[in-house]
Amino acid sequence: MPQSRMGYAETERLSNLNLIQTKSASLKKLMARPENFDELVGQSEALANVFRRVEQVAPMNATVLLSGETGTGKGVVARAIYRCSARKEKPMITVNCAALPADRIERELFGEEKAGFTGGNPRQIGRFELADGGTLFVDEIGGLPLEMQSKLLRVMQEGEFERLGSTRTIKVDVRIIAASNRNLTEEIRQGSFREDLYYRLNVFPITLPPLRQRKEDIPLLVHHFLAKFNKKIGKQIELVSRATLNTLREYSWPGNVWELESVIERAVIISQGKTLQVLDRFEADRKREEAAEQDVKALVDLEHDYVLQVLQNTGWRIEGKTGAALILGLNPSTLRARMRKYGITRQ
Ligand SMILES: Nc1ncnc2c1ncn2[C@@H]1O[C@H](COP(=O)(O)OP(=O)(O)OP(=O)(O)O)[C@@H](O)[C@H]1O
Repeated sequence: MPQSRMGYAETERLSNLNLIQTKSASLKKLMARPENFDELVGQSEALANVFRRVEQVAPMNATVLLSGETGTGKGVVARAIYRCSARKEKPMITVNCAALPADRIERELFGEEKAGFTGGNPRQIGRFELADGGTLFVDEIGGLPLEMQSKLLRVMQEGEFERLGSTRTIKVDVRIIAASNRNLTEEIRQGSFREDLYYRLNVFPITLPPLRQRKEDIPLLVHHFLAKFNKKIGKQIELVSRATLNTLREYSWPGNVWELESVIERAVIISQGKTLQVLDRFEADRKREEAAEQDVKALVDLEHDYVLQVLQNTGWRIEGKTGAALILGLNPSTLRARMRKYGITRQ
């Protein structure tokens, strides 16, 4: 049996005991994986695919494009790729394009030389030079201004650039790992991302699945963060009730692993004794989500009733000037589709 399947069965068995023993040796064994993947916790098939992709590409010098919603682990995967690569003895330098103001990005990436500068250091070394021989992790690449995109494309194609304020060409050998939580193809359509750069970056894409699509990873992640925050905060919480686990599984985690991590951190802070207590704010978020689902349901019911009423008022006429479609502001074909969706048939 593959290890990932074995892992899932074991976690289920443990959770069936109602309480997860967070110090359980078997759980610890389940979390064992190649040393370089230490930071990446999970046993779902979706994550196993990510591990496979990482193992395939890491030893190559190929550019990697990581995509996925915020908090899905793009930074963690970038580090795993770096640690499994032939460049692991050289530095991995990170630049977050969304965190830097547009006018500073160029200086940060390519460095600067100030002509005639007298005080202080006239030269700033950019991150491309710092990463020479190693790896540059370009996070939130969608935030890179268009003119910087052209400059990045040139370094990727020719391995050269000039520092700001200088005409001297500098050659570098840098492996690029880029990440984006924006849909870059949509950005291309809107004219804010260069198509040629996208194709250069998209040599080996890896997509990180959102947590709501791999809820089977939640128990292991809870265990992982519990251990982390027990150590950090100096607590000894060892048990997670099945009810708490179910609560955590039911939520949709829009902030993905980031959000789970901070929920567990807050829970560790407030919990007394040995059992983890999930806190009020998380409950509030979850209840808001449930309420929103109910609102959507209520809206659907309202629309059903309204469509039915208009159809009855128009004597079930759909098309034409006195037809229901015109009154409802819909195309007749859309109205027919809605009727099918709501199961409305002529009475
Ligand atoms: N599979 C995982 N196992 C353990 N921890 C994880 C995993 N995925 C993410 N994390 C943790 O969740 C947090 C968010 O991860 P990370 O910063 O890599 O996400 P991201 O996709 O780069 O987010 P953003 O797009 O917001 O930068 C980090 O603290 C990271 O350690």
